[in-house]
Amino acid sequence: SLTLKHGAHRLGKRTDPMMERWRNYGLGQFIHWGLYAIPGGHWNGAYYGGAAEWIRAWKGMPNEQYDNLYKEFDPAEFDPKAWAEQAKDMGAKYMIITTKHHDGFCLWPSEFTDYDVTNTPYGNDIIGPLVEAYDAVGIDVYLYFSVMDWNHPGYRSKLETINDKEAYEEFKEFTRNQLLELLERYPTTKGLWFDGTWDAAWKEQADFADNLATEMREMIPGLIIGSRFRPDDYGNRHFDSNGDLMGDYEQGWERKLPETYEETKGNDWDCVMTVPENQWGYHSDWRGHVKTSYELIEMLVKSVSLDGNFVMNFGPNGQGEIRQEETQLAKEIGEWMDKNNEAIYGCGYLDWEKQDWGYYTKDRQTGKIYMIVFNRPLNGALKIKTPDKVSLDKVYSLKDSSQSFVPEEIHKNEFFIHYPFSEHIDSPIVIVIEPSSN
Ligand SMILES: C#C[C@@H]1N[C@@H](C)[C@@H](O)[C@H]1O
Repeated sequence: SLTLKHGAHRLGKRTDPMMERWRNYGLGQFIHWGLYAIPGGHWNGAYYGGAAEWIRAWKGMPNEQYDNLYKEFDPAEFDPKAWAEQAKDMGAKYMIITTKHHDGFCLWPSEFTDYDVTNTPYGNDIIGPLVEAYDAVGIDVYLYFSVMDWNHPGYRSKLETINDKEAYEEFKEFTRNQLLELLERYPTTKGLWFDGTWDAAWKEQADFADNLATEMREMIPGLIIGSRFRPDDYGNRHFDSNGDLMGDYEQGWERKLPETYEETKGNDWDCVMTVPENQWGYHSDWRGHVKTSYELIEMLVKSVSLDGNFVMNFGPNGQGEIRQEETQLAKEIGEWMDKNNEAIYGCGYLDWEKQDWGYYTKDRQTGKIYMIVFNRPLNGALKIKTPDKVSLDKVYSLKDSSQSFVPEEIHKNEFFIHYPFSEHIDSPIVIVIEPSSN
């Protein structure tokens, strides 16, 4: 393997308490909020179908008009406590908030730029009240930060001239200053979710990024940083040039999920997911398929079954309101989580053969196994294949532990659970297995 100065600094999973806590979250909430919520995918009467938070980049959207939107930012309905309550009721254990997206607008009062909330009609810090409100309900806060910054004069996508290099040095210092400022201002933050690190210029900054990561980890011991921050000596991100994960968990699953445990390479990972096909920031006119709570619950369960966390995105509007569709989804997901979160929190991958009816999760502490059933077989027989010498001692319904099942052994290590499905079941059911190895 290659000798790397700035490759992975640790092989395998982090085993400290902060990372254990992260690993056991199961469900998170992403919040994309910023100036892009004001146009909400439209400009001068024109509809823009691309991602709403990228509207500044779309053809026909004059940059200087976008860059003046800060003069209109005055979210009268912003209510961080209400957001936190809603997330709590949904069952989210952590929240990731966009402190600064690619447009460079800062939702906190930054000492290092005027392009921030203090210079808007609203005038106040957004991040601080959110951190406080979410901490108060016991939801951990993580800070999204885009390295790519379309507003900063020193930003470059690639370094070609001496001028580029000089300007980019200023940009690097600005980036470091802002990151240290965020950790200074919000010391209860548990980690950073980096984005906008794909440009060639940044891929040349292995040494700078490595040192900055070290500095941030010294500021907040146990800080959790994903794989999307650092490039290695050869400009590779997520996995270094030896194929080893850089950072504390893999951030490659954006709007997609792994199919198998092998695809996760045994790493920690998160899946961040939009409700429409591809809208993170607020778009007033969602078109195409909008995911149902059933679909989102299945993605959550699939993520946990493969040792990942599932982070559902919310895009509040320009007034600071959570839109009705997201409120309804949060309610429906919360109703399922209220009854079934035992199969999610603190659970992860079980190495039993996957079956068509759905997913297994396993509680990392108790060893209890959960069958989360999405596809009921017409004959009501749920197949289970166990490893050798594992028996199914106790099998019962999570919603009513007095409803127990006697597995029918159909082959060695192969069983049927005959479930009395009735026609009215419309949400995933959970069966608990307390195995014993004999
Ligand atoms: C592309 C891209 C960005 N990465 C997602 C997490 C959103 O922030 C989107 O704008």
